[in-house]
Formats: sequence, structure tokens, C-alpha cells
Amino acid sequence: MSTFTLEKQDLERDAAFKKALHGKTAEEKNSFFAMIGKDKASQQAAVDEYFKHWDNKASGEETEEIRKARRDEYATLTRHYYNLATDLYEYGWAQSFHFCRFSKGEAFRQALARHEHYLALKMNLQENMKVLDVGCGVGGPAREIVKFSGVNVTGFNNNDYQIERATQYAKKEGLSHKLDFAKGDFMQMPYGDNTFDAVYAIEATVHAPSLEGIYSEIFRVLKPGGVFGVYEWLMTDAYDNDNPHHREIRLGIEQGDGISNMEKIDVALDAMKAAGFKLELNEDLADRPDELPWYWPLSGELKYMQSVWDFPTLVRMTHWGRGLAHRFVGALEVIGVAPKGTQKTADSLAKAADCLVAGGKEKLFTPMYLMVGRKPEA
Ligand SMILES: CC(C)=CCC[C@@H](C)[C@H]1CC[C@H]2C3=C(CC[C@]12C)[C@@]1(C)CC[C@H](O)C[C@@H]1CC3
Repeated sequence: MSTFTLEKQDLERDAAFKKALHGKTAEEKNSFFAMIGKDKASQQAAVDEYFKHWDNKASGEETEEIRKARRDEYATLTRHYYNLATDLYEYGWAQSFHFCRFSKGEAFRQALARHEHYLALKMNLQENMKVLDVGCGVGGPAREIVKFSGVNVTGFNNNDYQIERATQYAKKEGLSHKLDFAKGDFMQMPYGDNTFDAVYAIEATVHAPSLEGIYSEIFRVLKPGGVFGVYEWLMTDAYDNDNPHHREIRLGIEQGDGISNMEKIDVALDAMKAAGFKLELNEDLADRPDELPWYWPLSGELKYMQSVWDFPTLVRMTHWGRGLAHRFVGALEVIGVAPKGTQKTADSLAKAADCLVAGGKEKLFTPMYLMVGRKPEA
């Protein structure tokens, strides 16, 4: 297991930083306006804090000390990543921060929802169960799963800005009686042992410094007989850590996606068992023979266009689209409309997109390794 130490939590400090950086932008409906409305000095502080882990640390020269430093600051690293990336995600993707399988002609949001329903189905979630969503983002999946399964969900994550937006969206959809949110470090959750009937995590536990650590914490808060379902981000068996090209892809994904340490499939399977789960299901859904790959919206390849509505999605990821976006954001920074660091963040996300697509095409990486595990009855 990767060695790790728990980061000391300071909820008041984080709340104060959120207030300073995001101000009232959490109430902004349009994520573009939310993005340009940040406090400039605080944004610079978040950029410095995040990129200190990546600048001048190419994959060829990466040492175990560098990787350990990231793992040691997993919570701060991830919190600042989402301080910088949340508006871009909402602007350029949706309120469900995950990938999904696509069927031909299927609308983008429909496919995202189907992926959420599939997890709920495989976990056999039932009406009024008490469920925890670990790493809930702005609550898109939680709202969908509440509506689909009738469960009561608590969304938990480490970013105050996301929690504030998630709370507002739930209220707007009239779901506050079934859905609430709490902020904290998922490696040390403020819940007693045996609290939840079910726990799920959608592309979130990859932010943990250790999979065994996070799965053990989830096991602790689950009631005996309770179920845990996860879509995990993992490097596949084909990933070779001694191959410089493979390492470059993994590092690009880690840097562009706020991940301190991404593991291989066998590590995740061992971690589930070591945590105490009885594994009921495990499958790499990226291995299904789908005509449209999970990474198509990031590929910039117009051959994947299903309807005219896909054109803007694809064109912004082409070489020209990216160049234009890079210059546009740069110009906004120069004239003082966008805070400094917006372009650096956007470029880092673009690099992540390239590495995700390369990882997907070369079958080195999956964002949808499905595992369902049960905590044995006492
Ligand atoms: C980080 C983890 C564990 C999960 C998030 C998965 C995805 C929702 C994101 C991964 C890469 C992101 C990118 C964008 C949106 C959200 C992701 C797909 C953009 C499309 C947002 C708009 C930017 O201009 C380009 C981004 C590329 C990467």
C-alpha cells in the first residue's frame, strides 16, 4: 500500500479562503461569469499552491520524494485543484463531473445520467436508504440518484465552493429534504462507524493518497451488510511504469486532474479486499465494445459528431479551437478581466485532455473501473 499520513484539517481556514477567492460567485448561474469574478490575489495563491507540485517536475525526472510530497498534501492539492477547475468543468462539461459510456445518437447529458443510474442499479439502491456520496462535486450525480432511486443522500467533499453550489442546485430542484452536503477530508470523515446503508464514489477516490486508506474509511462508515459502489480511475495492466511514454501519460492525467497518486487495477482490487470488502462485481466498463469511446468529447475528432449540437463540443478540442481558447483567455488576463492563472489552469486541463485521450486510445487508462463490494454482516 502507498504510505500516507493524514493531512491536518482546518475547516475555518478553508471556509475563509473560499470566501476570499470565490466571494459571491457561488451564486452566479453562468459559470463563465463565476470564473472571471474571482479575487485576483487569492486566485494567484491557489495557482501557486497547486502548481508548486508540478512545475519543473517532468515525468523523466520524477522521484519518489516528489510523489510523496504530493501524497502528503493530497487534501490541499485537491482542494486547490477544484478551486481552480470547478467553473471550467461546469462551463465546458456539465454538473456531473465524470465520464460515461455513450450509445450512438444518445444525448450527452442522457449518457451521463445513464452511467449514474447504472451504478445505482448494480448497487441495488432502494427507496429511503441512507447513502453517502464520497467526493460529490457540485452534486449532479447525487441529484440524479436521489430522483432515480428515492434514496436519501449526503454528499461529502473537500471544497467549500462546490458544497455551496451543490446546496443551491439541490434547493433549486426541490431536493433539499432528500439531499444534504458536508465538507471535509474523505480520509477522515466525521461520521461514526456503521452509519450508512450504502456508499458510492464516482471518479473521486482517485484523489486519495492511498486506495486502501480511502476504501478502509468507507468500510468503517458503512453498516454491516452495506454496499459500496465505485467508478475508479486506474491505470490498466498494460501500463508499464518503466516506460517513459506511459509515465508521461499518467503524469499528464495526474497534473491536469488534481491527482496525487494514480494506481493500477490490481492495486485497487487488493485495496478493496484489504479494507475488508467482499467483492461482488468488478469490470472495466471502458473495455465494452462501444462504437463511441468514453473520451470522444475530448478528442476533437469530428468523426464522432452525432448531431450539430456536438460540433461546439468537438471543435473547441481541435488544435485550432484550443489555440483560439488559449489566446482568448490570455487576452482576458492581460486586460484584467480574468484573474491571473486562468490561462495556466486551462492549459493544464487541455494537457490532461490529451493524456486522457491517449491513455484511453492506448488502453493504458480507464476512468470507469466498476467495483461493487459488500461489508460482511457482523
Ligand atoms: C478529475 C476527475 C477525477 C474527474 C473529472 C472527469 C471529467 C469531468 C473532467 C476530466 C478532464 C476535464 C476537462 C474538461 C471538463 C471536465 C473534464 C472532462 C474541459 C472540457 C472543460 C473546458 C476546457 O476548455 C477543456 C477541458 C478539458 C478537460
